[in-house]
Amino acid sequence: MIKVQNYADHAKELKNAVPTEPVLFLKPPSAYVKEGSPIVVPLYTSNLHHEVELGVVIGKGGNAISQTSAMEHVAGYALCLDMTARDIQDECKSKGLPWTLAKAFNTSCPVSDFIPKERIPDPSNVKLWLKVNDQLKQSGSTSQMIFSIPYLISYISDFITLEEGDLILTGTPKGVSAVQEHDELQAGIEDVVTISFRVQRQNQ
Ligand SMILES: O=C(O)/C=C/C(=O)CC(=O)C(=O)O
Ligand SMILES: [Mg+2]
Repeated sequence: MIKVQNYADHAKELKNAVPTEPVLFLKPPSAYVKEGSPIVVPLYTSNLHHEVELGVVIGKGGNAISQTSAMEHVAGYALCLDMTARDIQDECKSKGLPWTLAKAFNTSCPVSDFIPKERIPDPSNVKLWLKVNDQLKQSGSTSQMIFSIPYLISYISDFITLEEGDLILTGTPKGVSAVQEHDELQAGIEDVVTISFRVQRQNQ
């Protein structure tokens, strides 16, 4: 699973410069969690943030994929949460260390069921939202993305060979905030899918 930073309003709320190239990082398969299982907050963080994102599921692998052929490599989509231990990420950034513990821990990537490509005819213009305990926190559109989906697929495949089943999370709009134990997270792609997850603290 490959991740990028892709919305100027989110870069601004974290006081980061707007990226001129995608920032890439990885999550392992053990990061996935499906509805019915909780998001488990690692013991080492006290500032776990939600980030709602459109996920792109690769159907046909390849490397050095052109932007013009990129959408032929897409099988469909998923609604995803990029759970981020912001305190750990800030610490890693200040020390010049990778973001693995901030981004790639168990259950750091809640996902919806697979959404076939035909259900989202224009992925460059879909509305994403996220609520915590019924309070709206994030509301944005993929039309705000800095880098388009074809650009991301082409860019990533120049460095990392994409394989069938890979999931590319395409970045989050503004509104990220901390979650607490027992919170109920609900998120959606307008008119397509909703997901909900409960937050649980890791046992000592
Ligand atoms: O650079 C930072 O402080 C934070 C970057 C991110 O967490 C990137 C994302 O995951 C995103 O923009 O969705
Ligand atoms: Mg993210």
